[in-house]
Amino acid sequence: MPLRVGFVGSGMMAEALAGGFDASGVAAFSDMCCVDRNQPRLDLFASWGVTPCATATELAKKCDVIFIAVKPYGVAAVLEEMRPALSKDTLVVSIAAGVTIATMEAAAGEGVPIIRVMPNTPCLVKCVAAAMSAGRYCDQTHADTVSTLFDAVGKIHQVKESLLNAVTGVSGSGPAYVFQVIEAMADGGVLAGLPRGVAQDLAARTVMGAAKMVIETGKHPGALKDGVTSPGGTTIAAVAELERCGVRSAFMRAVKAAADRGEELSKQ
Ligand SMILES: NC(=O)C1=CN([C@@H]2O[C@H](COP(=O)(O)OP(=O)(O)OC[C@H]3O[C@@H](n4cnc5c(N)ncnc54)[C@H](O)[C@@H]3O)[C@@H](O)[C@H]2O)C=CC1
Ligand SMILES: O=C(O)[C@@H]1CCC=N1
Repeated sequence: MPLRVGFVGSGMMAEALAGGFDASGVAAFSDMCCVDRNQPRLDLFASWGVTPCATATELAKKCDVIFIAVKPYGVAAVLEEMRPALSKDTLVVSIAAGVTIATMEAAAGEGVPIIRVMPNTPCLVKCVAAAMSAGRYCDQTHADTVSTLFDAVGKIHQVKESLLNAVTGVSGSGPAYVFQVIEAMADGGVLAGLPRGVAQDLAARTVMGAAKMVIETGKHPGALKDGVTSPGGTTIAAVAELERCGVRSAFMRAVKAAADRGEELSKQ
């Protein structure tokens, strides 16, 4: 029996999840349902073969796993609306930044298994970096279901719920920082005379290749950096400039700012 996956909220992150799951074969568009307030989003999902539902309650009745993919401030209201259709047999997976499992369990009702996941948009290209934490009504089967979905499109870590805002700071929001880096490196290439398309492709492939080296060699990023840095060469000239601009401090502060914002959302 194929896994029936539903999306309440069919925005950017739901698109990345649905697209990645279908491309990996772990769940097919034809076994997915979606709900959204915005008709063009439903039309887009329907064009891939995802079944649109009129209400979240209707979707809950049709699906084994229900992703809550609305903005954080809308999560509790959606769960309250769906409450009559939720039970111990409906696995709810929230991807909302900051919204605690306790808040969601209170809205969904007693006994409803809820898992909080922080994914990221590279799920679309089967390269997700995610983390999860399970609620009190979950058993190993629920955790395994979510792990199976996400490990098919990248990697999911299990963490304490209190660490999920830190995860948001590193990987949930992280693609935006890296897109900025790629854009800036491409701009630098254009400044040095390269055509835009060549500069952008080189920058993006450099980020991808460096990331693969960290993951596949298991070496410390500092050691890999040393391997590029010839004495008196070009790289150390660039690295010294990045240090002068405080690049490492800027990234650490950026990650902490996103994590702090997640904490603020948890208190709202
Ligand atoms: N965009 C990202 O990179 C990531 C987003 N998230 C989380 O995913 C969630 C969704 O974010 P995005 O996809 O970026 O937002 P989005 O704005 O693209 O999508 C949200 C969708 O929900 C719909 N919606 C709002 N209220 C609704 C309701 N009551 N019933 C049905 N549909 C409703 C909206 O029309 C919209 O299409 C957020 O909670 C965010 O924290 C988590 C990780 C990464
Ligand atoms: O910006 C946000 O709030 C969401 C959560 C992580 C990525 N995007």
